[in-house]
Amino acid sequence: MSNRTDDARKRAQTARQILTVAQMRAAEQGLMDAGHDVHALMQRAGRGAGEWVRRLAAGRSVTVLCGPGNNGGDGYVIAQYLADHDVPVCVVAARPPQTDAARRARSLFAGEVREAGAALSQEGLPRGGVLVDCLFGSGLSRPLSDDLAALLGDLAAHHAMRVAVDLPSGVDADTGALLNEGLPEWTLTLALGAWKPAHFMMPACVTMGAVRLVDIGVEAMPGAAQVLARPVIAAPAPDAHKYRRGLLGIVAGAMPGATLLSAQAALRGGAGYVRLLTGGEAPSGVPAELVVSRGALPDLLADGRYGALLVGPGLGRDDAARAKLDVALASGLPLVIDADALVLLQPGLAGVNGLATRACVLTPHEGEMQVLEHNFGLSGEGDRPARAVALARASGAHVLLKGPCSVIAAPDGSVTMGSRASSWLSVAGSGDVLAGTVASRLAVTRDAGAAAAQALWLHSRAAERAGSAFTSGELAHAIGGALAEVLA
Ligand SMILES: NC(=O)C1=CN([C@@H]2O[C@H](COP(=O)(O)OP(=O)(O)OC[C@H]3O[C@@H](n4cnc5c(N)ncnc54)[C@H](OP(=O)(O)O)[C@@H]3O)[C@@H](O)[C@H]2O)[C@H](O)CC1
Ligand SMILES: [K+]
Repeated sequence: MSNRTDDARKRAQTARQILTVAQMRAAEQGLMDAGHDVHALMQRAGRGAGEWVRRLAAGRSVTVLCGPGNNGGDGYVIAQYLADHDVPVCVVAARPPQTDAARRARSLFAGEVREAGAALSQEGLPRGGVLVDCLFGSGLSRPLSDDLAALLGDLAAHHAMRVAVDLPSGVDADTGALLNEGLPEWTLTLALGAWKPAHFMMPACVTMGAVRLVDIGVEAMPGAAQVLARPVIAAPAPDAHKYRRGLLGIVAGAMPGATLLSAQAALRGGAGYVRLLTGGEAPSGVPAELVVSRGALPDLLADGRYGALLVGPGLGRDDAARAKLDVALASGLPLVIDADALVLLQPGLAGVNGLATRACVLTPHEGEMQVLEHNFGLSGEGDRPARAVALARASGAHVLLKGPCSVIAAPDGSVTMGSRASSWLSVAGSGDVLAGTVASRLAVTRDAGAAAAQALWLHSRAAERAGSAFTSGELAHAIGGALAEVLA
């Protein structure tokens, strides 16, 4: 029983790993060393993908476009699987197979193959229900030539649904770059064996439609990035009280709107008690549930019961803001640093060296990220996961790099990638809601990695629950419902 549970946990973990082309090759080698051969892996991958296509086709005809490599080989296996299940299928061979495994897969396909090229007229190109793209996968090394791009575009335009196998042809697996202009949009993309970075990176990920993983038994690779998991959040303990549940302090600044928005989210993110820490008058519009503590920040923080602090939303960038950031850094408390505070953060500030010894999350968007990279003397080179890792290593904090595909990097170099989030999140105040949610989870968990991951998921789910054209206030209100979905 426990072995079975262990196995299930292991498979769930490997189902979340994201492998670069080099890591995928190493994983494939691992399977070879364990006695599998490419033919067997291709059969497994092709049949798994074929089952998805069979269901999607629901009796309609299928065209499989096959390229020269093993992605093309998968295509012949898919075609044979469909034929075996009485689905009308035709293969278009864009190039003859070039690998042993692909040649063997083709030889085992008993159905019709039309060779692309001058002899195949426009009229000879099949039209039908579902196009399956097995032109290129992770082995794509350059843009598609004009003839291949035209063939792919023509077939895509003449099929109602389009399935990309492993990756859409024309997509760079490691970076998510589109190597050609005008590439088709896909209904479904089936990742084979493991996710690739492109499945979670712009601009490729928005062309892929729904994405699903086909398991072929790839083992866990050390150091692999992980897909953001749906969290499991425990309800408060039976004997919990507001302080034990988590007291969060939110440092108020010059612009109360952003601070209050982050507080609205924090109140719904699980913390037992949220206090607005202000040196002056309470801003207008403070909800009754938000306790306002007035006084000098060092005095207010002398209360030893804080679980976490949030500094940044609405803070401003003047000397008063700088002084508050200094106090927050000096407090040694678990910390979320967002917005203006990110721009003020400098490696030379007292307390910055201590970020590695406490739970701390930085939540920059792209513009703030560039300022941080400049301030921390980082090159800013590489893709977003690599840049987030560089900042996490340099600062000692977890970095939640926001965007359509957000990335979380830990100071130890580990990376978690979020799935594409609702484009309605591009609304003013959305970042304040995220920061408040991270801070709330940090006050509860005191764990920067867990808080960032839970909050990113909750924020994305809250957007789905809020629907379309929501305000950031409505988004903050939806955090509670998202949390209720993932209670243990
Ligand atoms: N990794 C696994 O465990 C499994 C992977 N499977 C599938 O295999 C592909 C990767 O297969 P691979 O053969 O490495 O790559 P591709 O099929 O994508 O194609 C590579 C060949 O295409 C040539 N190439 C690359 N770019 C172009 C281009 N723009 N135009 C023309 N030709 C191109 C390349 O030649 P080079 O000139 O670059 O040397 C190769 O000949 C993976 O995506 C999965 O679908 C298995 O089936 C299961 C196990
Ligand atoms: K493909």
